[in-house]
Amino acid sequence: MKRIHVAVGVIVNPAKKILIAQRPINLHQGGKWEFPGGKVEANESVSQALTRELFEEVNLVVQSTTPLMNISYDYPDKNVLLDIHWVHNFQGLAKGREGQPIKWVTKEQLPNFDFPEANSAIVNHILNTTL
Ligand SMILES: Nc1nc2c([nH]c(=O)n2[C@H]2C[C@H](O)[C@@H](COP(=O)(O)OP(=O)(O)OP(=O)(O)O)O2)c(=O)[nH]1
Ligand SMILES: [Mg+2]
Repeated sequence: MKRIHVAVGVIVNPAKKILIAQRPINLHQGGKWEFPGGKVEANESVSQALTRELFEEVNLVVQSTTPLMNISYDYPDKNVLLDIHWVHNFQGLAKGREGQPIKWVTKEQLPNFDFPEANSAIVNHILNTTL
């Protein structure tokens, strides 16, 4: 199966809260919470994809990012490569531009949300990081 390359942002605000969004029910892994992001398109760098997706999905203008981790994960119906980056520097007010619910949560709250299986390693990494 083809592997989908996905740019993902763990967005941290000055209050050390992290932005999560709920995936629309009709999409792959629908209804689960996620870190905003989406597919890297042809002729686009990961950083360009991340900047584009975070504006399209949650209205934020990314100023800089740093790598967090990469996760290759095989779902029964889809293989993904998640290319995950910290986003501490951004402008704008977060809103779900595609009508999706969004929330700013503390890292300690993350385990209370239902994320896709591939996200366990990301959540563990965040829990072990001083924000
Ligand atoms: N954005 C995001 N995607 C994730 C996470 N965890 C995880 O397994 N995924 C998977 C779900 C999807 O199969 C894939 C992301 O693709 P997507 O459907 O959001 O892509 P996209 O935003 O470009 O959407 P579209 O153009 O297809 O509508 O990665 C996560 O934390 N954030
Ligand atoms: Mg997306």
